[in-house]
Amino acid sequence: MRPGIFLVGPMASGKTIVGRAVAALLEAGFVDTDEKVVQGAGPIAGIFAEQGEAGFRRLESAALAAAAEQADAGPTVVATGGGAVLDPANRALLAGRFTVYLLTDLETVAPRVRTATGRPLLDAGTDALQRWTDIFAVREPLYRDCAQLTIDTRGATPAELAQAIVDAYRRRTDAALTDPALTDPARRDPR
Ligand SMILES: Nc1ncnc2c1ncn2[C@@H]1O[C@H](COP(=O)(O)OP(=O)(O)OP(=O)(O)O)[C@@H](O)[C@H]1O
Ligand SMILES: O=C(O)C1=C[C@@H](O)[C@@H](O)[C@H](O)C1
Ligand SMILES: [Mg+2]
Repeated sequence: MRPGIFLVGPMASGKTIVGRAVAALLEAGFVDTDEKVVQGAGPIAGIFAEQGEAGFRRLESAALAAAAEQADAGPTVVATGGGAVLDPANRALLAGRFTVYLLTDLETVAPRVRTATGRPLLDAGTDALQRWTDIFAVREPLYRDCAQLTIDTRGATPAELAQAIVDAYRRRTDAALTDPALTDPARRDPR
């Protein structure tokens, strides 16, 4: 069985929109961990306000674990939240699966995050762009650490990115059929 596809990357890099497009191309299921958390516990801003970021992270980790179970059982594309990689257990889960890092930069995401977006880490205070930059600097190595593939999203449409991910995924899974060792995380592509 083909393994699931997991998308990681900073806020507004396109994990949700690209993930949906990948799932449509593959006719696979789609899970967005943020959406699952919201379904269970209400809007993210409210969770942060009532339970703090730590409370949100616990719910996010549970949603990711459930998504991984679903992905291990059948074709599934999983869009994570931008901070899912902060938890070492989440990183271990992702590193053992087909995880794609959606690389982007401030110039690309600025129009998407300049105004309030429902992301509490950006919406608090005035300078969302500076906060995005500071958070990205901390997390960038973590995204790289758990991804098997990095896709540069800059200047590409969600449809183009989805096709690139599907092409890479098919190459990887076809190769794994003849060399199962390729699915071993210890033999991931150098980045
Ligand atoms: N490649 C792209 N080209 C144009 N618009 C894009 C692209 N990727 C994302 N967007 C737009 O940017 C916004 C944020 O995208 P999206 O919600 O998919 O990001 P995300 O990575 O899931 O963010 P979060 O970490 O908050 O969940 C959406 O309005 C989306 O349509
Ligand atoms: O990058 C982050 O820490 C976050 C990103 C969003 O996807 C949500 O998970 C939430 O707003 C936190
Ligand atoms: Mg999202």
